Amino acid sequence: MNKKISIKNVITFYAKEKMPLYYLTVIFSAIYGILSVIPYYLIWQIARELIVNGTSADKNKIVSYAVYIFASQIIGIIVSFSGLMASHLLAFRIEKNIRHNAINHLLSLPIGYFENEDTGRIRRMIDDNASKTHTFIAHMFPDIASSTVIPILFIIMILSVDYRLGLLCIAGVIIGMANMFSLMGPKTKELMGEYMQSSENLSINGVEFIRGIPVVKVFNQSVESFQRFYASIMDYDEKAKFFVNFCKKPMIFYTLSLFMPTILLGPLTMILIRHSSSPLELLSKSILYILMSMLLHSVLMKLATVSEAKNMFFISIEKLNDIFENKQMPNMNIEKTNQEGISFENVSFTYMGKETPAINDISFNFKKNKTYALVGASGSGKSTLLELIGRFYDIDKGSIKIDGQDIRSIDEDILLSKLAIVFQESKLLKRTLRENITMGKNYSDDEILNAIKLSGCEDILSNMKNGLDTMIGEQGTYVSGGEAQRISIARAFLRNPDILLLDEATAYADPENEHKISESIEKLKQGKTCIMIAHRLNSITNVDKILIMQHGKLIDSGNHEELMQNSPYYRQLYENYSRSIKWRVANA
Ligand SMILES: Nc1ncnc2c1ncn2[C@@H]1O[C@H](COP(=O)(O)OP(=O)(O)OP(=O)(O)O)[C@@H](O)[C@H]1O
Repeated sequence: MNKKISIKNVITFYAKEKMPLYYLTVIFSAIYGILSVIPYYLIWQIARELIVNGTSADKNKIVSYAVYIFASQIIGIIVSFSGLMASHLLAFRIEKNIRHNAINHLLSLPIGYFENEDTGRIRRMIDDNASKTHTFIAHMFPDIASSTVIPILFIIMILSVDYRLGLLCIAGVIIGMANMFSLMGPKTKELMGEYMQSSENLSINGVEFIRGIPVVKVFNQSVESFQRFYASIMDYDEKAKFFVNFCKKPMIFYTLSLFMPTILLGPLTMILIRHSSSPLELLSKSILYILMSMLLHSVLMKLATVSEAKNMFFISIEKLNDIFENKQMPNMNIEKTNQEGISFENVSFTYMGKETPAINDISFNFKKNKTYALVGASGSGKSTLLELIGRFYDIDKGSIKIDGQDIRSIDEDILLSKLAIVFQESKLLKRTLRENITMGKNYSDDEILNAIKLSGCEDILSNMKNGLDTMIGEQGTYVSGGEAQRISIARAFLRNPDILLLDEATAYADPENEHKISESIEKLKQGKTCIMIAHRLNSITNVDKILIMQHGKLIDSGNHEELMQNSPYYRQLYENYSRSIKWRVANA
């Protein structure tokens, strides 16, 4: 949504098909506004009849006024209900579409976006702002129309009945409105934005703190030790106080100016009665003005609340717009070449906000159905290289091709179906074992059980109370890091892709799991192009080629024997690794 934010633009963007509900809400609310002024006029007419004519007052007239009052109230209730019904239907559709559009947009973003973003924050941002938008459209938006109509009618009425009493009431309105406008400026919006942000931070850091309570307890620390949470409490305290102080004076003057006409109407009537030719008529008018100024007071108070809610609504929409500003990666039309395997041609990539490239001018051809190992110090770019093959990020220079086709010209679903990635930390969903293996795709039980067998997950399955349909993470169904990795290997067996990307596949595994993982990976690799990151150098001595990375560059490649002979860096790495193994065995 790149147009200026207004209620109408928001509705056009999120629920264009429900635009008639927007107009219905405005019409019903405006009619309700008119209907809510009518009884005051009729009460004045009754009071006038009684005060001016005393005992000879026309009883029929009074009864018919009372009937009109009753009728206007009943119609008012029906109209108000209809307006609220329209606004609620509109609000529900907008809320649904906000969530729907946001999720669809998130799904179209590069995977790398989720590595750099706090997913809890994104979820909260969508949830909070969608429900704030709902609350505003459903409950506050109808009040805007009604509380705009009432002051207009009121001004017309007070100036036409008695301009002297009318001017006093208008003076109160003008002073009140001037104070309210001072609260509607950009400064208020800025402060409210800061206040809302600090409230959001407090909530996010609160969740983080609760998650970290075991650590806080184990180390016998206080809330203050959780610096971020503590800082966010203090920041919230400061922002809330500042915002309240900023609004304090205008709000006090606003409230006083609204009460002022009601208080001063009595004395002014007394003064005017002395010089009036029809004092009883003036007295009845004074009653009308007292009633009207009380009504206006509540309407203007509502308008102040609505304008604050409108500011919050605009801030919520701006925050939602931030999500939509993250661009999906374009699909390019790049011609295919006659190449096989995965080829890197002068590939460079720098993470956003970083100065040094994570991948620096790498050219290499990973041949089809061969196994490669990436070796290098921490931070040398191994994981990034794997992620670039899955197009988690778009490269800055060069090209990456799979079987001659640039990955930027391959549809995302097709690209991901060619790959299986086993991450360092294999994340499982709080779903059944079956869903964690199939990941929403349709496979028969036989196919799933075969994948479980090939990945050595039979023991995991046999420990599950409800077999494949056991919920992971519930009722004591705990899955260890190594088991989670084995389940993610079962996923890979089931999908049987052409390319296997393994990132530290055994990093979290105990010796038993490690053995099982190594065995199943050996099977899984067959007939696939496999690129793996391994710190355990003894497990890669038989791979087809080892690539040595340093500071994002590919500095050497060859098989184990070649590198032992020709690469002092690799020889050193290998010797250090062998020594560390011996040291570990000796100390075991
Ligand atoms: N999401 C990210 N945002 C910004 N910089 C990143 C991100 N991921 C990695 N980097 C940086 O890119 C460089 C390469 O990191 P990468 O994780 O690819 O190295 P690695 O060789 O896989 O390291 P390790 O063996 O520790 O996993 C490092 O300087 C790292 O700080």
